[in-house]
Amino acid sequence: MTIGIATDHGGIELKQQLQAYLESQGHTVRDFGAFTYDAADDFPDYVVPLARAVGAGEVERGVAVCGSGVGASIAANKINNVRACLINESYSARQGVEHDDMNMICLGGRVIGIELAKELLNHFLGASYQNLPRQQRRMGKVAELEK
Ligand SMILES: O=C(CO)[C@H](O)[C@H](O)[C@H](O)COP(=O)(O)O
Repeated sequence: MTIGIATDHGGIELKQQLQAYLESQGHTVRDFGAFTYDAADDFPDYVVPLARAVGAGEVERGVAVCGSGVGASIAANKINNVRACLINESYSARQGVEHDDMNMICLGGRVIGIELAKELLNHFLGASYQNLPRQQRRMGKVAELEK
């Protein structure tokens, strides 16, 4: 799978670890920065280009990290065709894809450790949208909001 990844200074270390993990699992990772630690950087500068790539289908899924994951999810959801969620547990990492076609996962670099983050990515990337009629109906109503 082709996966985009981005962070601000709140998640630099986690992003580096996750990029290495994803590549070790055979994924192609496109890195949207930040590339070095800068305590004055701003999460939209990295998360929005990633979200645009997800929304345009240039990468299949997105992984966005910031200090809490909150700012990243707020910014990413401003972009059309992006369904981004802050995730801290496995059930939602999987069900968010299966039911809601979630295409970006947001993680808190100051909140979770690498092992939980890897587990969350395994659930997120291993899941597929079920595309059932009731789910299409609901996600269609969500998509209407972008018009
Ligand atoms: O966590 C975040 C928002 O939910 C941000 O992405 C930043 O990482 C955080 O706000 C940075 O905080 P700082 O005090 O400026 O380091």
